[in-house]
Amino acid sequence: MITSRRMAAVDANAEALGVPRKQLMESSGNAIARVVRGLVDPGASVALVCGRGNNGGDALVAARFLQEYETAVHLLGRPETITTQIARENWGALVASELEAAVVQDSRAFEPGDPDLVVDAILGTGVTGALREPERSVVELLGDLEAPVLSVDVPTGIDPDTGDRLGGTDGVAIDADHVVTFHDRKPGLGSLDAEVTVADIGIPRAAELFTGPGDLLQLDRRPDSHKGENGEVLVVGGGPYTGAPTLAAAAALRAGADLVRVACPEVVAREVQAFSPDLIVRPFPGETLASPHVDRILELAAAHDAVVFGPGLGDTEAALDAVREFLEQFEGNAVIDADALRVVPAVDTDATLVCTPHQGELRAMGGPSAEDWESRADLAADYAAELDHILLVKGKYDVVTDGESVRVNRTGNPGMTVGGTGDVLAGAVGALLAVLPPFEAAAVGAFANGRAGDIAHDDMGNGLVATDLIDRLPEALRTDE
Ligand SMILES: NC(=O)C1=CN([C@@H]2O[C@H](COP(=O)(O)OP(=O)(O)OC[C@H]3O[C@@H](n4cnc5c(N)ncnc54)[C@H](O)[C@@H]3O)[C@@H](O)[C@H]2O)[C@H](O)CC1
Ligand SMILES: [K+]
Repeated sequence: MITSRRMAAVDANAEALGVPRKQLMESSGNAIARVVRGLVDPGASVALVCGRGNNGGDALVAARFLQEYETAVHLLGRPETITTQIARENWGALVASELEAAVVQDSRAFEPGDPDLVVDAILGTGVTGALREPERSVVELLGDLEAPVLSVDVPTGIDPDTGDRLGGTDGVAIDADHVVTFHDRKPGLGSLDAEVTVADIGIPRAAELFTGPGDLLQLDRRPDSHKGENGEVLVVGGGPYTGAPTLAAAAALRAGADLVRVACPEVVAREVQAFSPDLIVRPFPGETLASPHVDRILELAAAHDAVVFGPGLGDTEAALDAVREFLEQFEGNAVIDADALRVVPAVDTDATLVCTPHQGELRAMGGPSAEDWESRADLAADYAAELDHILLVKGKYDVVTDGESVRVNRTGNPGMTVGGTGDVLAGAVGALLAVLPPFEAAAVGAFANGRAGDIAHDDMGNGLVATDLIDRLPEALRTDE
């Protein structure tokens, strides 16, 4: 099962792997034609009703594969208003090939005749809200025809993710007899009374398994968002080390958080503040985190969208006891890194945790290890299920798993073995955890951190340092390439 949002991400990842969308559209069109051939015999009349997006584009391709039929393409709108380049090119190919194609600017001009089969390629996963005109009226007119309907990807008028009729009780939708859906079943198809064919369109498994630029698409911000809405992050750490919490906090800011506060011992707080005026410090007395501070930390944590717990905390008994007490009472979202990790397996918590161990830290938690990444991914998934938390196991191939799904990240390079890159990752994941579901936050964080490292490596080679990554996080997170 795949949501529209994830489908768009996988699509973009396939493109980045060298399988362009136009090629996928060709496969989609071919798949539609295959299903048509199973439904009606050559010579039958097939009305292909096409919207102006890629759903319509799929059927424009199908027309080329169905030349042994009496096809008639009906484009809903002027050709100049086709929304994508690839669909427009396929329209051009139809016209140049002199295949029958009509432009329907107004539903009154829609003359489907009496076809043996209707192909509904009006709207697919790109639909938003109730149907507008002329789509709405055309859908109503199609409801009056006798012919069976084959919907492309999803019946027009149905929410692909929920199966609900768009526009509520006033909404209109195609009552499909058959659906040919691409790559994987859409959740909204489950509740329909239609025969569903899932067509493989050649999207490599890697486009789904490996993180890619498509994973960043979910970060697109609402243009009207205001301060605080894009995440407030609390970093809890420091003690024996001051650099670690500073790096994590600075990374969280560069990964898009609106406000980042650092709760750390007083002595550390001065240095954190000296490093950057962008950071807000919330010092606690003493030289290390300890039980008496836990109430205050809980209170602070409750006022943030995500917490990054662990950078530079050290492994004193006092600090680890405090981590345990915090987790027993905390119910929010947290990234757990470094020494704090070892507390996780034995603690009973209602919090949602993203744990970011490298393989050594994973073993120290009592977790599994394996040589090759594929076995490591399987074992990590089992262990995440046992912990009931999300794991991001760092390595050449980072493994992200919530116990059920697995995503693997391949960005990054050997220059990143330098100290502090783990703190940058924890901070970046913290910022993303404030705005994304935890599994996605871990996957996107791993991708962006490695990509920032790759950009830094282009400039610095193996001389790159952790702060170089922080500077490059914004570029690594950009979607507008
Ligand atoms: N990887 C794949 O699965 C592939 C799928 N393909 C097909 O592409 C569509 C999705 O295409 P997209 O262009 O993103 O969107 P649509 O065609 O569904 O619609 C966009 C189009 O419709 C307009 N619009 C949106 N909402 C409404 C509305 N409520 N009323 C009227 N008009 C609306 C919008 O303005 C756009 O113009 C997917 O389903 C597959 O069929 C690709 O072929 C490649 C790979
Ligand atoms: K459709």
